[in-house]
Amino acid sequence: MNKALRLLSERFPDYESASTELLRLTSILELTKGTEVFVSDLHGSHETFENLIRIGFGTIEQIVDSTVSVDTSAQEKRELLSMIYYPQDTFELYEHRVDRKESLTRVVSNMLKVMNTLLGTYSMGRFNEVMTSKFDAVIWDLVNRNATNQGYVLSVIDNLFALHLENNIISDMAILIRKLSIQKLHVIGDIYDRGSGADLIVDQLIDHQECDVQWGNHDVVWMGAAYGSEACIANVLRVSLRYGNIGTLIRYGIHLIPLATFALKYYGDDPAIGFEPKTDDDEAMSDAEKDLNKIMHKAVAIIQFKLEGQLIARRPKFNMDSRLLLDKIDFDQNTIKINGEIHKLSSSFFPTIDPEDPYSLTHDEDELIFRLKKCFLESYRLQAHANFLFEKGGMYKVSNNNLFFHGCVPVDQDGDFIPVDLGRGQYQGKSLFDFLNQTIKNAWPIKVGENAEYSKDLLWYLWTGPLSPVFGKDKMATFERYFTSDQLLHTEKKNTYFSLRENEAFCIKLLGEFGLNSTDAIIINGHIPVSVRRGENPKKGNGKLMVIDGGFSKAYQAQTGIAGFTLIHDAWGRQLFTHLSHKEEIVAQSGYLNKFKKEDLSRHKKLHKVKDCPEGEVITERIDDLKDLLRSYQPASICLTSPKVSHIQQQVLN
Ligand SMILES: O=P(O)(O)OC[C@H]1O[C@](O)(COP(=O)(O)O)[C@@H](O)[C@@H]1O
Ligand SMILES: [Mn+2]
Repeated sequence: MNKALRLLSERFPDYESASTELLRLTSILELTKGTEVFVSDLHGSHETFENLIRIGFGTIEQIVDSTVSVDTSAQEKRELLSMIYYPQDTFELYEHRVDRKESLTRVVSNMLKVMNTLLGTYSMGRFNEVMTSKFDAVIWDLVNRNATNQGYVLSVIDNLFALHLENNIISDMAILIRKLSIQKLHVIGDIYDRGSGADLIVDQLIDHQECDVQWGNHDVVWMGAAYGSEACIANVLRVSLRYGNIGTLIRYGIHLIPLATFALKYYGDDPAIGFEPKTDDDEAMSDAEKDLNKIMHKAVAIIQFKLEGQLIARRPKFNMDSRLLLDKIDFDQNTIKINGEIHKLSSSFFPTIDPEDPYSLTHDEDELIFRLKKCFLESYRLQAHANFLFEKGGMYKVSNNNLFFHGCVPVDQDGDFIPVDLGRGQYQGKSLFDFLNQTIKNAWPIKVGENAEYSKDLLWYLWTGPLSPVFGKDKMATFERYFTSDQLLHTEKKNTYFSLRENEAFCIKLLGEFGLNSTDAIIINGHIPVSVRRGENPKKGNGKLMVIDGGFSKAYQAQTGIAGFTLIHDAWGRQLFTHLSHKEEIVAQSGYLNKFKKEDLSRHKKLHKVKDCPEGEVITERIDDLKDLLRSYQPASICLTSPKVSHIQQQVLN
């Protein structure tokens, strides 16, 4: 018995357990391919996200269309969709109808049909994981008997009405349909920052039965903060204050009074021009609150530049000396020298910077950051969310011929992979992703020692380093944007990857690097908003690469002109959904309104089963291994079985 087989035999030590597993896997191959949903750049827009989860990212409408009978009117279909998406709001539509009972019975019956269609993509084991209602047994019974025994189903529904449980069961069925509609949810980074509800989104992701997150730069910086990186902590505080959004910090229990007290003490008289919160809701803060927000924002920005300076000095291999700017300030002239040129600074008020030692924290700054760090490390909720991101997250993933990662693969002008040495060996292309992935994942749960310190700094590098695949720009011009007015200094130059990906041959080369050679394979990225308004296309490299950052973040919707993209990969192929609206427009008095556009990216001639997909190939390999194992068990079991059974065994094993 070879090593692989021996390992398998530890999990399946006898003929019975191995053959049960073989049967389970064989039946999965016959299932319809489940729906995979790809989203990116959610940026704290939890209301938009909640809405998209409720509408199954647009897929539930498709299933309803293909499932309910042709004589269902458009109005009835809209009401059914409303009921699945927002049952509590939709019950009101039925409250005073004379035919309430008949209408709701039809709703239940249609929901059962929808569930039945969705079940075609689930094994029993997976289906059980999704079920969480106290009505599970009733729902399961109804789904199974709906096609064959209508009399039975109607009598159960009748009883539910008699017990006044119809609304409860409908809501639970709606939840189940919503869950079943998205078999795998892939988030391609940037859950955090800009909007105020990132933590609420993570709650939803944790709740989903199969969700993975490919880290974005705005996620790694929060992971770094949760890990206790002071530079990351300063960054997440600064960005939260920049957007006047402290909801996530508050729900994480990050205590901001020490920062407010510090800011009042040192910056109380500073107009802090340039530190106004970028909020789209003028009512959200009073003028006094905005003033306080401004000085807290500036105070933490200065602390950030100091901590980053210290980090850059202790990690020479990060090669970021060009970001050391505080020591280039002439405090007498109020200027800064960048790339040999002198620029005027917009503020001359730096009460905590010692010109002789600009990167050292003052005693009060040191104490402040110590207290803040304690909050980040002791926040149970933040740590639980970080745990999810470290465990379910990664630098990239391959699933059914989709290769997805947030930003870029760093390349030079010719499209060759740049060798990157961050102090732990040189890596490029896929090996760079694997190195980063392993180093970050191995660091969790929080450890002490040099490896942990390195990982902490690496998380910060990933947020802002020029060769970070999740950032991919030559610099983050934060200091320049706050303190200088020269637009040229504000420019962040993107890695060549972002222009080369327009080229099909380049995309094919990348896919090959990650082991994807099928003509069906594509890359999916987020990170750079696609401005549909300006005529930009999310499709790059002749369809070999899709960029799905469409502006879930309200802050970016004016730029993109839409409310986000989702890419759906189901049994029929891939589709791009362009979302145009939010909840208010969806639940109107008349029920559901269609507010997204769909575009086929690829369409199979026939419905794909699991066995037709790459995931099926993996399962088939596992089945072959199990067959080998069963052969090794066979002699003992044959003498225990009748000739008839061993004949069946022989068929399965062939
Ligand atoms: O104006 P803001 O929101 O501070 O964001 C600007 C910063 O965000 C970044 O664009 C990074 O965020 P994204 O990953 O969302 O692009 C930086 O390159 C830039 O300095
Ligand atoms: Mn990003």
